[in-house]
Amino acid sequence: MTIKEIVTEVKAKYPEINNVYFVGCGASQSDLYTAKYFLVRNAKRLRTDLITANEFNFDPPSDLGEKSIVITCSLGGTTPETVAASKMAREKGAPVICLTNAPESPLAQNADYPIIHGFHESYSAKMQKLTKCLQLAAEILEQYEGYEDYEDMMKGVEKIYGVIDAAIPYAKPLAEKFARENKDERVIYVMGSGPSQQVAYTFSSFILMEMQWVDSASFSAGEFFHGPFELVEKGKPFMLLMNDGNTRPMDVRALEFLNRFDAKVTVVDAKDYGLGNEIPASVKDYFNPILLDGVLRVYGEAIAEARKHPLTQRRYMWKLNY
Ligand SMILES: N[C@@H]1[C@@H](O)[C@H](O)[C@@H](COP(=O)(O)O)O[C@@H]1O
Repeated sequence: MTIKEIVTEVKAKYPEINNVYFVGCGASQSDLYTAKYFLVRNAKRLRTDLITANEFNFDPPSDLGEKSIVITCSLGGTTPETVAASKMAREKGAPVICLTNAPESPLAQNADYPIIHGFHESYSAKMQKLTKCLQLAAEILEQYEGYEDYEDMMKGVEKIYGVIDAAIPYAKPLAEKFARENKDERVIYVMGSGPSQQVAYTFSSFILMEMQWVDSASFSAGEFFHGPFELVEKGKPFMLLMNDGNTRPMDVRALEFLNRFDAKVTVVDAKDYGLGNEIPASVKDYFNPILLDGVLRVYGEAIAEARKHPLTQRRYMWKLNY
């Protein structure tokens, strides 16, 4: 079924939806943020939240039920917390739509409507998870409330994969420079704003901490000025994600401060990759995190190569019982 067909069927069966819950773990939780951000900014009536799966399981929202749509996400479709969340949501009567790369997985089997996304084929395929989730959120908004930029959003969904694939060759030398300059750093801070804030979290938590065992923290470029900026000093490594959209002034303010004290700054800027030339202005904001996350895959690969620490190396994850 297409995303449109799925939402049409959900609407026919559940005409009165009040809330949309996004649920996952790790990168698959983080990847849902763009869609949640979109709904918070655009929905007039639908309420929404993004919840890590076990928090959803142990402390579910009191209004979870037949008036909720639950969207779960797991790349491999086996993460036990996320599978349990899907089961619990269905037991409470909510329609469950899942996003996964694995059609036969326990997650797909425990959802009413599986949406299968690509991953391994290309850099842009890795961003199908985020993109399809954003498309799903826009479809839900359109069908339940009406969404005036719906056509623009669908154009953006069509165009974003080409923007990402075109960006990769330009990102490679910049990523190699970042890797050369940061391979021996013991800590790297990452920040972003607006819809891209969670991309900073993804790079910090999963690429640096999980896959490289490098100490890191991530924060919003707005919150930076309310605590973390006290750490800034000459040579301290920061990565700043810059949006081509509404919250860019927040990114510019952070950059000016970092430069004022000669921090070691790596900027990854959506404006460098021509987002605005391809994606309609009315929806461009929401495609920043998709582009930046795609480009940051190259940065992850480059630092792994420079540090001789493969992205697949783990000490505990999937090896121990925890
Ligand atoms: N680093 C991985 C993430 O990349 C992954 O997203 C998550 C859940 O895995 P899955 O997406 O298969 O549910 O596990 C870990 O946190």
